[in-house]
Amino acid sequence: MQKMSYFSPLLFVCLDVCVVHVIRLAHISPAIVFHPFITLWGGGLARACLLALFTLISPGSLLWMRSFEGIQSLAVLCFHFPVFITLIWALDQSTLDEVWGWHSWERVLQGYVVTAVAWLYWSRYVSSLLLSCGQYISSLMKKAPSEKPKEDTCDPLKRLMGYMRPYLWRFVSVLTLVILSSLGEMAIPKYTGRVADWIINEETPDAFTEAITVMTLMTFASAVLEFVCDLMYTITMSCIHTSVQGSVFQAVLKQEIAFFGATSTGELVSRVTTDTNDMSEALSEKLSLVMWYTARFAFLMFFMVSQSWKMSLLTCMGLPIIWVIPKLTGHFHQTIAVQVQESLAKANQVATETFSNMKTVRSFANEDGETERYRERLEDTYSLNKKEALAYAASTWANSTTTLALKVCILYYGGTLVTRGQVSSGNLVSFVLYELQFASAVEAVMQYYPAVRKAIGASEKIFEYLDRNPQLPANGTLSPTDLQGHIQFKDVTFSYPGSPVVLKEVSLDIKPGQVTAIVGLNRSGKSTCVKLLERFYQPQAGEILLDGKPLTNYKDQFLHDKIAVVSQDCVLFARSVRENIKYGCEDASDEDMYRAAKLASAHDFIMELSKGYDTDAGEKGGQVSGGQKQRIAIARALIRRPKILILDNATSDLDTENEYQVKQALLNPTNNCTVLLISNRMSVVEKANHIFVLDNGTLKEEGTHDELLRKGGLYAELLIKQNMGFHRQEEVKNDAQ
Ligand SMILES: Nc1ncnc2c1ncn2[C@@H]1O[C@H](COP(=O)(O)OP(=O)(O)OP(=O)(O)O)[C@@H](O)[C@H]1O
Repeated sequence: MQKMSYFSPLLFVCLDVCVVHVIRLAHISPAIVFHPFITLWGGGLARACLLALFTLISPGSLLWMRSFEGIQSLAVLCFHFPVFITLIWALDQSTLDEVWGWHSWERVLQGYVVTAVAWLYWSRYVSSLLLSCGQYISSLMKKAPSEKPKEDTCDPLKRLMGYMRPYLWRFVSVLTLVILSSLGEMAIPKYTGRVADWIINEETPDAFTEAITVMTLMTFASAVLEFVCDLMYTITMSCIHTSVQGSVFQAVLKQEIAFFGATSTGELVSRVTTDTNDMSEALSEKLSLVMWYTARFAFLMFFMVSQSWKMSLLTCMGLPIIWVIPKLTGHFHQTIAVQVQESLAKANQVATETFSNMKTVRSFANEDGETERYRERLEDTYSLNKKEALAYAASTWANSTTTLALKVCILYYGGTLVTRGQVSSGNLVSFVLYELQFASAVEAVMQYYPAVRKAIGASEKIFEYLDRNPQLPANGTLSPTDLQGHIQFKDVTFSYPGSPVVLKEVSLDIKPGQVTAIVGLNRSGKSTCVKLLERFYQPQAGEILLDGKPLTNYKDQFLHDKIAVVSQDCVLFARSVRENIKYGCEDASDEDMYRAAKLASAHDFIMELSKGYDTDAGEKGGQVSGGQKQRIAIARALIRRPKILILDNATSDLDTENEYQVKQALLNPTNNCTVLLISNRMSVVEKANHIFVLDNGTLKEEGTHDELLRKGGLYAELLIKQNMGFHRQEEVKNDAQ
């Protein structure tokens, strides 16, 4: 089978020659008289079908021939003559020679050359232009029904277009302006040709004036249109950028808490800012250049063909050749440049090693030896430098020579056509001017188009977040007005993603309107209970009930309104104290704010700040002390009049006086609020109505302070340890005094 594949291209060519010969016989046969265009197109179609059939069913045909590129090349081979002849017919040129000669031996050979040149184009530009659609179609063709659908490569493009849709009319206007402005740019070559004709033929002076006037007006109009177009495009793209960036930010905020644990803040910020910026910059700049140069390319092509299709063909056939040669020499130059870098790095290594071990070098008196080693390395670099210089000169020379050679060929061929009277001198001048722009337009499109594709590809990363479904339970429906605040943990087992079990079948009954404390050694799982109550995570087993109903049945917003959590590592935003206290509760009145601040023992110190409640809390609350930050955070929790208040080590930064005041206010039974205290400080929890003691994720004991002390278990142990620690600290203090 493998061997067969080597013969397959040969068989393909043989079959093609036979098919073309049969078409030729049919064409010249007096028995079958068709219109030449029917033979042209019908023959092309029959040729394409037979060759495609052979390629697809022949077991030994090469993989490339069956690929999208292979099918494209086959289409070029079979249809370039019908398209080309129809085009020159549409341009009112004589088609007699072509219509009757396209199936001759020379033309068939020429067809293969054109296909090879076209393939060079495909592989550099057009294939990447159609890649998205091509891959989509070929994936559809290849895909077995049971296969998992592959990721749609057109998807980011479609998504981007979704964002562009609201600005559709602006894009239509931009495209129209691009087309009109590019058309205006064609004036200079066209009318320069006219002027040349006028000079040679010495026509009426009016023709000269007319040519100059039209050229000036069109060029000016083109410049104005370009200005308007650039302005409109850039503004539209920045609107789209803002909209995409806003959506990505919103999508990220909707993710579950575990997602933020698994993704670094740097990565998130980079997606929201850098990636979207890069994408929109590339799309604003590069896409606009691609549009401009594509429009120029199309007009230049049209005008070149209308001046002389033969010279246009020569240009198109020459361009890939002038790209391939500098690419090859450039590749050689690059390879040597890398070798030079490596050799320099080796020389540097010798220098670094010597300088950093100078004492050893000196003690062995090996300065000359090291100098010799360094020189040897530099010698290597020098000989590579010579090669690099040669490669660079060869690459530059090849570049300019091939470009020059193409121009000379065009001029020579154009001159021949002028002497034969097939092209006027003015047309030749125009053509040469068009050709100058054409090569750079094609080069620019090829250069910028991959950057646009890359930007579209990069947008996939951004859309990844937009498409990500947060791993959250569906939002519940309950939002009762008479919430009691009775919390029950029933055999709750939980582990963080990818971590060992943190809570093992924990059952807690937190009575409404009471103060309950959870204590335990560090890392025993206390804060995890709070995170589960906040629905940041879901337990793997067991359930959490609120007033007898599963926590998941409650509305998200309702829960976050009714359960307020103040933790030790509370964060203030770089906004005013007022905005921090009213955070998420912007409609609250100032009276509510003062009440909450007073309850949190924060009002007095806030009033003493330079601008009172309008003082900026600074980056992460950096303008206020740790204790003040905690009191503002407590006020922020109290402003929404929560039914359940959770203090997760929240008063640890307060001094004794403030802690006393805050506790008095928070633990006041008249608040009619369920209070859950998480703390390691026994002095804080001893007043609680009920205490749970956690040890390594399991509930060890529960009861009141006195009951637990009497029991003499872990709680009593913790209390003794803490008291001993306290006394030791006192002793150390006394000794120091
Ligand atoms: N986001 C997380 N991802 C993975 N593991 C975590 C996460 N948060 C906490 N843990 C782990 O869960 C265990 C219990 O932590 P938790 O914070 O609930 O204990 P704690 O009793 O509140 O401790 P402390 O008193 O020190 O705050 C610890 O081993 C901790 O490392």
